Amino acid sequence: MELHVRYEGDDDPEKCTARALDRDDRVDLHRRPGSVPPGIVLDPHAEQALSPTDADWDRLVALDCSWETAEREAYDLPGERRALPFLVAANPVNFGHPFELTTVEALAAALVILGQRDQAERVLEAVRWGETFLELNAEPLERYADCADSSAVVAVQDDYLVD
Ligand SMILES: C[S@@+](CC[C@H](N)C(=O)[O-])C[C@H]1O[C@@H](n2cnc3c(N)ncnc32)[C@H](O)[C@@H]1O
Repeated sequence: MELHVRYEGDDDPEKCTARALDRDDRVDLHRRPGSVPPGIVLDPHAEQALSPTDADWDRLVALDCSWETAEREAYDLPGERRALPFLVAANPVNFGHPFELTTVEALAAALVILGQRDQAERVLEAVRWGETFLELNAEPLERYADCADSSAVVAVQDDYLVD
């Protein structure tokens, strides 16, 4: 799977996981929106949840920006927008928080759901807490990767959401 990141450059460069991925040559980093090719755009505002049926695409796109600027319009990139279902962050800044993942966590989660577990593990090697992300989310990731479609992913997600 090709991995692309639209890089806004408005977040702390010391903690930026997209830069860590770029340093290790694990993604194509795009500093201009016009150069991002069409793919599955990982967008937390998207109506539809990512599911294994999206595996027809051969390209994933994340937007690396600060959460303060991660508004709906910022994800206006070519391709199909998909939200990731309930998963928790393992990065030291947001450890244990649901839904707001770093770029490396989001790409790795998407790869597992799309059946590309080996590539997910390689991507997570870019950060020292990468293995922890897969351990923390082992059960939901396995269940999402087994789903027939997006509605099934949302039904599984409901098991993890408490009122
Ligand atoms: C807002 S940026 C924050 C990046 C952070 N500065 C870093 O160093 O990784 C994280 C990106 O990962 C993807 N992402 C994170 N959580 C997501 C979710 N729940 N659904 C879809 N995409 C998500 C999106 O592309 C989002 O823009």
